[in-house]
Amino acid sequence: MPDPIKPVIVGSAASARPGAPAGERPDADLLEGLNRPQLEAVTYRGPALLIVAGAGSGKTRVLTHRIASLLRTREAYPSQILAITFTNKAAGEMRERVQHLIGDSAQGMWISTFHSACVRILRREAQQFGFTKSFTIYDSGDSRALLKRLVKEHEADAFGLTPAGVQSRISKLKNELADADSYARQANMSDPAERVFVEIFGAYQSALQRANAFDFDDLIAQTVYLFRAFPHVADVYRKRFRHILVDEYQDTNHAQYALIHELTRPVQGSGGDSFSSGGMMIFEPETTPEVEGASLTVVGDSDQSIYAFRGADIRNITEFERDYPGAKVVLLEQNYRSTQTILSAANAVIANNFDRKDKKLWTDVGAGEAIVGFTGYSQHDEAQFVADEIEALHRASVPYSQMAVFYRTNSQSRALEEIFIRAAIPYKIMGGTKFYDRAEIKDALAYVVAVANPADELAVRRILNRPRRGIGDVTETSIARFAAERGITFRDALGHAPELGVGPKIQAAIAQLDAVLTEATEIMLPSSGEIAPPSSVTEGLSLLLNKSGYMDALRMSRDPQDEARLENLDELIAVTREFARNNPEGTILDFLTEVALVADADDLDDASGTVSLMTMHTAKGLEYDAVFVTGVEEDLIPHRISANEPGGPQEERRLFYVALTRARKRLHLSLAMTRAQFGEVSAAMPSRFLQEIPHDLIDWRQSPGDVNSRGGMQSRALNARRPGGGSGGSGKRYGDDLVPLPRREKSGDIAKFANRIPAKVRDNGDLQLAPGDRIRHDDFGEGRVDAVTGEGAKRVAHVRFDSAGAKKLLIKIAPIVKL
Ligand SMILES: Nc1ncnc2c1ncn2[C@@H]1O[C@H](COP(=O)(O)OP(=O)(O)OP(=O)(O)O)[C@@H](O)[C@H]1O
Ligand SMILES: [Mg+2]
Repeated sequence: MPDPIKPVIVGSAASARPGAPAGERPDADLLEGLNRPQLEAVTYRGPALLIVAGAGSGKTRVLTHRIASLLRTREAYPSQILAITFTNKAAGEMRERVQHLIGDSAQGMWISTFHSACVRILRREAQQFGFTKSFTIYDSGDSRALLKRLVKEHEADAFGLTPAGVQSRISKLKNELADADSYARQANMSDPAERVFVEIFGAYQSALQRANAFDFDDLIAQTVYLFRAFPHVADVYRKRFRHILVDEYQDTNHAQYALIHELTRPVQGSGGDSFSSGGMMIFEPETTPEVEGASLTVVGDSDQSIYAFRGADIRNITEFERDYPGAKVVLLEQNYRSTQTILSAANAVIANNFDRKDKKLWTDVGAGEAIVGFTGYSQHDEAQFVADEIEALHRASVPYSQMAVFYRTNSQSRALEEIFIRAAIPYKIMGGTKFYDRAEIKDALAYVVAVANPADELAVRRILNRPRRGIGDVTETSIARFAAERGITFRDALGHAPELGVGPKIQAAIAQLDAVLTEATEIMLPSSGEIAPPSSVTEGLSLLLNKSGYMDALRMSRDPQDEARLENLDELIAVTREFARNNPEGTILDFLTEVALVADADDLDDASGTVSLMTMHTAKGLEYDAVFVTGVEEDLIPHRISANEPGGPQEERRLFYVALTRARKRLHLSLAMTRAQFGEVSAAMPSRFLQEIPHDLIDWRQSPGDVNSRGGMQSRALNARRPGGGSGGSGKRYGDDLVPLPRREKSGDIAKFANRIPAKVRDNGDLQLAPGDRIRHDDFGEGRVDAVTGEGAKRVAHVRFDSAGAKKLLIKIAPIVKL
């Protein structure tokens, strides 16, 4: 540890008098403009501080100012600070803000995500427990590939186990700090499916260890394991980090909670008397620890807990006071982000969650603009509305970078993108098919990993036949067998091409791959022991891609997509150059670490002048002048899958709350009457959450009520088929295939419409119909069922109406009764 450890007297009253005349303090300028509870939170000194507060109340800002204050008053060295944020992007912002507040003396702080902090610890300590510091980080695609093989080898599909299912169970268990053995002890091992699962879990873990690799969940869980198994290692970090601060604490899972707990333990003196008494060893712990536990500050909002599906546990926040007795609790209630209108809407929605402490956010910003509501005929129509509004706002001088569009699922972005491209609106998708998820990028990185960590068999296998070298499954198996017989790695086996018992052409191909990898290794990890300069990553990567024939294969291809792939690889090479610039002492491992930890929200670039499109999950912690929340429909938000899970709808409501509270000045809520997904068009219903917003806060530009008052859904739907053929409106409608919709409120009265959104959406799911049955439809009158097709929610009745002719109706939602 390069930095000296400065003992900090925890709990000292030094400079801790909130409300003291600001002029007395060296950090006075940092306290200006804070409200009273914020000031209290920034200046409190003690072992544990919990700041609970609603969205936009300055939690993140308080953390930043608290760090700056600790540094400015010289209560802490930068190296004694560990701040945990939710994304790398948030970490970067926090670092910048601290630097802005106090200048360059912020160097040496650890401001990072849980995952990055653990990688840094593991890189230093992995050799303590059978890994090397060049370990690979498996992302979820890598884990899935490994599990696919194991599920096949164990013939586990016979027990209904799928790679995805096993993966998510293992992930949950690791988040609970369970391993294969501990799980086996409490599992029902008389159940053969459980036995196979436990076997696969064990085999998966051994494979990771053999490959010198950690999966994402391991990064945390194994660090906790490390600290518990090797207290002297943990003590190094306990002594170092005197101030630990965690943002978005409501979304920590058990493993993360345990990590923090380990880090904040006091360091016991090496003494402590043990003596023998009556044949029993008695251990007498020291009464006073050598070093007090670090001071811990956590901030969070239980109303914004949206990661239960990843094991986040709201109890971590609600039970903080129990776990850290004597903890100071500060509540913030003033919101500085949004207008009163936006806040009132958000407050009203979240009030419907029954298991929460009521807290009311207020602002003195004033009411601001009404929320704008819009109902499109289809998702294209909805997207057109969003695009029109964005253009209007842009003309009114709102920069594109201050606008964001949210949706619940990634697939919803396509319709928006199509219209944005046509309207020439610059936009950027956050998450989705990420750059680093693209096959060519993963191939290129697998080459680098094969050099950096040759024990990583998965990486070597991945590049074996990319580009095509005629190496098939049979050869791959021969290599694996040869490696096993000789007790060498798969990578090393490539150096024995002539002994593998394969044909001369394949021998040559293997030898060539071996030569390329060896040459790149000399550049990136020189055997001379010399430290390779960061530019060696660029050099090595170019060599790998060129000499392996990978680039050539793409250049020769006639597939137009391959051109895009080449561009992506060029971009990756540009990334390595940037890395070299930013990290003068960076190594190939630092590069791979950085790449492996890039999270969804991390490509955000506020300055770039583009509208940001992202899922509601990605939006956490961010803020924009104008926000569009799209697809506010049942089955999307709340999402269909969560509807039947315990606590599901409540978590979805929190997610919706997060989305609403991102908006500073303008909030738009939109939905569509029909939505095409996976090639099928189905009718959509307004989300129940819409009804929870007081009606007078929403200004409906177009509601389903308007739609009907202008001649009914059917005729509008027909008009909407032709772009530009809509009656009235903007004249830019992109209707797609519409199905008959249930009748809604005939009047255009918005409030009335809102009142009529059924609390529980109409659901004829149980209505059994058979050919020959007579039914009555609210609009079409009586008719006879000719046939019923489809299944479940997609069941369609083919009905011949007495006067309205033949129609196809979606049974689940059509306003029909059986006669
Ligand atoms: N005392 C203050 N004076 C002026 N602006 C403030 C003050 N406190 C917070 N803000 C501003 O209010 C906005 C919201 O603050 P911040 O992002 O810290 O809130 P938060 O509680 O972390 O929100 P979230 O729950 O969404 O993460 C920011 O733009 C911040 O700069
Ligand atoms: Mg925040």
